[in-house]
Amino acid sequence: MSQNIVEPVGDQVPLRRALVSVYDKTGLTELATALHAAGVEIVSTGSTARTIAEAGVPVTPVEDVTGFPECLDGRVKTLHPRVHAGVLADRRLASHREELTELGVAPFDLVVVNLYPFTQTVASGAGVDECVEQIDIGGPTMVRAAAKNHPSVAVVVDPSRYDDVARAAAGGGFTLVERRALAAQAFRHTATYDVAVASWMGNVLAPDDEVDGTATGFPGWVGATWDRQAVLRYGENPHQRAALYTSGYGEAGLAQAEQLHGKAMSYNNYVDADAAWRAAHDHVGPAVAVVKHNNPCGIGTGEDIAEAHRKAHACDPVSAYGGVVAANRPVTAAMAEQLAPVFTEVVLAPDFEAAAVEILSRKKNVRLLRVAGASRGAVETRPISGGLLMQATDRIDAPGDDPAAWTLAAGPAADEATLADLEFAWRAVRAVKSNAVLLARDGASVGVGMGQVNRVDSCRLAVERANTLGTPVTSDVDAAGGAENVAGAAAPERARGAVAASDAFFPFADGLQVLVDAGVRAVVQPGGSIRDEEVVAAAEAAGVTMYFTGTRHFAH
Ligand SMILES: NC(=O)c1ncn([C@@H]2O[C@H](COP(=O)(O)O)[C@@H](O)[C@H]2O)c1NC=O
Repeated sequence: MSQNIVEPVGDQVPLRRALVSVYDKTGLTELATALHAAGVEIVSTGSTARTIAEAGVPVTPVEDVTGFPECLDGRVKTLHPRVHAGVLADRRLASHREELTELGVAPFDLVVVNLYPFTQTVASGAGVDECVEQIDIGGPTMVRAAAKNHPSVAVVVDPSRYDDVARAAAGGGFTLVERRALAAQAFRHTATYDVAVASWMGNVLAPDDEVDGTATGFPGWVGATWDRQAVLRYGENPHQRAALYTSGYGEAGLAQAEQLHGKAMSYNNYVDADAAWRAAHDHVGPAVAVVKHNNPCGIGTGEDIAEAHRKAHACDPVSAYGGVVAANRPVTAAMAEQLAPVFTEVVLAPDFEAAAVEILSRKKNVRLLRVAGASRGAVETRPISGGLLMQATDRIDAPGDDPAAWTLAAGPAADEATLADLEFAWRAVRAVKSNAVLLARDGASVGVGMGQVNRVDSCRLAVERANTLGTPVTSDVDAAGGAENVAGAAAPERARGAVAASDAFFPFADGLQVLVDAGVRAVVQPGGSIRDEEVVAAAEAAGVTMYFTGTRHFAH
């Protein structure tokens, strides 16, 4: 820009003329009344003008400005140079001011617009034509024009800002700083709107996910917008800054949790809480998962949530110290009594009995979260250097997740109770970072071998932890001053007689042999190794039952 621009910072632009065009009429009459009282002339479209007039406030129909009727069922109302010259003239420039005078166009100081409800129309299941009709054209055009021209114009897209408008109208106008903030908000608004339209077009109207003639479910373009919910104290480590964002789409989940008690959530709290939440919801009946460092140190199911917690905690009370505990049922007073003595970072559940909140709140730091939903969306993403990986969300609903579809590969068929334990182990092992091996009995994990770079080490770890870590659930770990105080106490040989699940096939018989030697009596695994025969032979030789699921649940 070559011409001289005088832009005093903090400069207010008095509000003399406003362009108001809103689909959502919330607060409109109050706004119009306040603008009129402050001496602001109001120009308005169709039903916005009618609403204002019905409230007894003077309003100029936009047709009187354009000299052109609204037409094509409202597709053209404000798309006119007499409107847009008035919005876009940079009044810091003498040339623009002179041009407006020559053209006989009066400038606007304020633009108040909200857009057709495109997203809501799509969500209502409306047909294509109705959705297309709800793509606002004139609104975003005004919003973008006014936002671009924020040195001269204030733009408001959210009825919650009308009180600010009323104050500004009566007080000499918005400052430059305020107009900049309003402009940023306005561009966010239209960007979010356009992402919704573009996503719908690419997914529904003109799907472009085909590769070599096959629909992939992955459109050629993916857009997302995120709103900051909270700035966190720090990230995974204290030298990393961190924040929580939400998208506004999809069902509410952990990110929208209601915190009932305790310190602010940290980055690692969120990571572990998310893992625990998913693990607890992989089971149909009452279930509890205790998570540390993104891995379960115990998962338990039971007749009620207190029993599920008791069993989850008993798997590895040492590691449960400082853990995150997720329950897939409301936390009862009984569960709270058990949990209260254990130093716990976060407890999350669909709800809490009032007595449970009272009991757990005696510790001032423990975070209690009421979480509304457990839906995870259709895809999972992971950033990599220079890009983003996207995959269909792993769910525990594949054909191979149903024991009725399993193949008996070795040993005698499992009785009902053993099969139930195998199903529990299979559902639980997918919460464990790969290579994952999980030992279980009576609907609870008793030994978890997580995150090893070969499967035989995961088997060794699962067995070793099963045979060394079990202690009574009511140990007052917190009061005892730390995990070390209970390590090694009362260690039953829990691998003997347990069942095992492996998240992926055994590439060799060695891992299975570790389990067999420890007394594991039944195993479930995907199968599919080129050495399945060797693995099956080892199970047969030991009289160990082995099922193949045909489905794998890696979690890297
Ligand atoms: N086409 C246009 O010129 C146009 N100008 C404004 N609108 C929208 O019309 C709505 C307001 O219309 P009404 O005042 O008739 O209720 C607003 O949501 C505004 O974004 C338009 N409609 C859609 O594109």
